Amino acid sequence: MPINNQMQDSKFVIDKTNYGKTGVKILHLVRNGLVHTVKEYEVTTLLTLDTLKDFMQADNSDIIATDSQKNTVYILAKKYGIKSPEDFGILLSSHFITKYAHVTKAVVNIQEVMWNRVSYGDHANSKLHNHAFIHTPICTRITNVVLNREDKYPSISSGIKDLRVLKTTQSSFMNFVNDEYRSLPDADDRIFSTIVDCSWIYSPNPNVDFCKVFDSVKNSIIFNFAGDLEKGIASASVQNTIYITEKDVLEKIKDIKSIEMTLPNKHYINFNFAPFKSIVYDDEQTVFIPLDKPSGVIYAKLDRKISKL
Ligand SMILES: O=c1[nH]c(=O)c2[nH]c(=O)[nH]c2[nH]1
Repeated sequence: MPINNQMQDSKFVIDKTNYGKTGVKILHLVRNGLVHTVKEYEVTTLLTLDTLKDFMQADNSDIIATDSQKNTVYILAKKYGIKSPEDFGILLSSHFITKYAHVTKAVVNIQEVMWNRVSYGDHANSKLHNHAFIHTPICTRITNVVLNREDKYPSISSGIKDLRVLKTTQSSFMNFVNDEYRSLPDADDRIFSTIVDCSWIYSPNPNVDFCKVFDSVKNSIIFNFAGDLEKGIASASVQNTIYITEKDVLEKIKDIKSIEMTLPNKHYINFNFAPFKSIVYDDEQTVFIPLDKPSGVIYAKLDRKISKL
């Protein structure tokens, strides 16, 4: 809906506006005795105001400068600390709505820089470092918090991206359309590799443990891809793996109302040793060419059915 019609031009209509600061990088350190904890985020704040006088009449009197929005990120982190990207997004968006009566909408977008504690020793006996971290992220954590003035709760969506996985068996793709355009043979055992991009929308609930949900979704994605440590889990297609994963997440996590995933199918092509028969014996496929482009790309969004009762 266009905002504030009386101010609009007769020929054109401003449909939407927002403005803010992007790329606000912050590291927050908690010293709990000798054990330190860090949270590093890159934050974007975006505000929408109740008039268009800033855009249309060059009247800046209502503008909360993007520089002040940037300062707010640091000031609120200092005053209240940082628990999770979602909690910090809620804190910032409610601050903008409650402090400024003319802000109608506040959006906060956060991407986390994933620091892991340095550890020594083998897997079972590893010891965690008190204050040194290593940047070995397996994925990127993101969130988007939107608070409209008239809403009781913010709309929160969160996600995992850049989670790159590969398995060497327990993946097939068979019985697809067989016509004059097809050249791909049925594969009953292939390499499956993808870079998971997943996001989910929370049901309104002020008491969500966002870090627990994030870990749980991440584990579900990894388990439905990889399966049991020894036996694995069969994938009949990327499509089916997406559906099974999304269903598992909605079954396990009541606070999520819908989830979507985009999985590129990163192809690994068998190297053709046929021309080298005289020097290479190839009865088992062990050498592949990782294909950068093109890749398949498969998407599905799963919602809860709204009960009609
Ligand atoms: O899991 C798959 N789904 C497809 O739709 C598809 N298409 C293709 O060429 N390979 C695959 N694999």
